[in-house]
Amino acid sequence: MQARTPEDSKTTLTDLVLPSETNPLNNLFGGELLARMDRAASIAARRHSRRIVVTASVNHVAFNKAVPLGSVVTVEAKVSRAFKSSMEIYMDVWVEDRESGERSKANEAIYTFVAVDETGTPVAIPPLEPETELEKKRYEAALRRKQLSLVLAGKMKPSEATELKALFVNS
Ligand SMILES: CC(=O)SCCNC(=O)CCNC(=O)[C@H](O)C(C)(C)COP(=O)(O)OP(=O)(O)OC[C@H]1O[C@@H](n2cnc3c(N)ncnc32)[C@H](O)[C@@H]1OP(=O)(O)O
Repeated sequence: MQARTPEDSKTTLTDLVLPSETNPLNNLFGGELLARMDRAASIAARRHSRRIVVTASVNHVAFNKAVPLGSVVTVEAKVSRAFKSSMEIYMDVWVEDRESGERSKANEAIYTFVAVDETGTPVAIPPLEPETELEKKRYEAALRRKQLSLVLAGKMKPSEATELKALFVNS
């Protein structure tokens, strides 16, 4: 299968924060942002694999900065590493200042998607070739994050998580 780059899967979703999507402090409701990120990640995973994709895991999300009502929010998603049937999707979330138009980073998130056939069985996907320094850094760390996710899900024994162990032994 021919390799694809993170840029091939790049997906950008820009939308407003409406009153129905806010919490009592008039900031974007966390679940709404999770849903927007799930949609962006799902499109990125589909662009990479060109298959049906399902969310397997939300690996990391941190709400570092509140996003006020009326903000313009952009979610940028790219596949950061492809394994056999699973893909890590790395997302950067930006908020645009109304007056200056400048974008500031509000959040980062990492989701795992799996490509499946019509019966829901995992299928092989093309490899990923990172190009930029940031893409290479995210690619390198993705195996460690996959192992952590599998250990937390009870799908891998900690003793088999070689990359995770190396992190502690070598630091
Ligand atoms: C409640 C909701 O709304 S869920 C949201 C929508 N998502 C869904 O409906 C998905 C439901 N889940 C599923 O269909 C299945 O669990 C699947 C397809 C995700 C995985 O199926 P499994 O039978 O576990 O398949 P299998 O063990 O072969 O794993 C497939 C791949 O997923 C990876 N994987 C499975 N679980 C995880 C996890 N928690 N974290 C990271 N990777 C995972 C495996 O490592 C494997 O990767 P690889 O092929 O690249 O090496």
